[in-house]
Amino acid sequence: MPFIIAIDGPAASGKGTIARAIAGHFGFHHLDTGLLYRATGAKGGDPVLAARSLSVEDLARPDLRSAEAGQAASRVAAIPAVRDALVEYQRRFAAQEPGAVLDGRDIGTVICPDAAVKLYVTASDRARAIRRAAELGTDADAVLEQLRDRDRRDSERATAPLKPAPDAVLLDTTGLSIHEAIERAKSIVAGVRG
Ligand SMILES: Nc1ncnc2c1ncn2[C@@H]1O[C@H](COP(=O)(O)OP(=O)(O)OP(=O)(O)O)[C@@H](O)[C@H]1O
Ligand SMILES: Nc1ccn([C@@H]2O[C@H](COP(=O)(O)O)[C@@H](O)[C@H]2O)c(=O)n1
Repeated sequence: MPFIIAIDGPAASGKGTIARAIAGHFGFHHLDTGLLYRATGAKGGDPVLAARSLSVEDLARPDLRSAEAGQAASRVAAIPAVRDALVEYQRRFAAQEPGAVLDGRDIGTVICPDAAVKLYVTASDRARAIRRAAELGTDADAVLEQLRDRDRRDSERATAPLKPAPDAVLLDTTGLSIHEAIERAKSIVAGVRG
């Protein structure tokens, strides 16, 4: 049976960084599920048709990490039929041996509710804005508003809102370096996997 690790949390909390490192350390597959929503939003046209017809090229677009792509992603992510169109792909990905790490917003609550380990990664709004601004080469105050706007939309939508699964372990990375955050996550996983 594959060992599934679900990592959820708000934008720029560090979940993708942790997910990649954990997957590399344990030899698991990794899926950044946010990319599916970013590619759907960026594709344009009918978002449901876009989600149903995502291609490898759509997922490799160079503009998917932009702030605009993040905002567009969170708008299409609120449409239930878009989410439905992406469920099967994510579950099939998670079923790969020897295991998989998926990061997103609803992995522990909807996509993989039986995951062996669930992490909910957070950080203060300001810490997240500073990190994302450094990544994009922009101003932290402008990024802060965008992050809050996106988190609000993600948390308040009716379908699969951003929230910790009841059995998720909370990991606040505010005062942690990348290395420290990864080490904490590794030790949580190792505590379950042995
Ligand atoms: N503990 C940390 N300390 C400082 N910087 C960090 C930390 N964790 C991650 N970062 C940096 O913050 C930025 C956001 O991290 P990451 O992409 O992992 O977040 P995310 O939660 O996956 O974001 P998103 O949901 O928007 O994809 C990256 O530039 C990353 O290198
Ligand atoms: N499981 C998920 C993953 C992402 N989303 C939506 O996509 C937006 C972009 O995600 P990033 O992780 O790349 O920042 C995000 O704001 C969500 O609206 C989702 O709904 N479910």
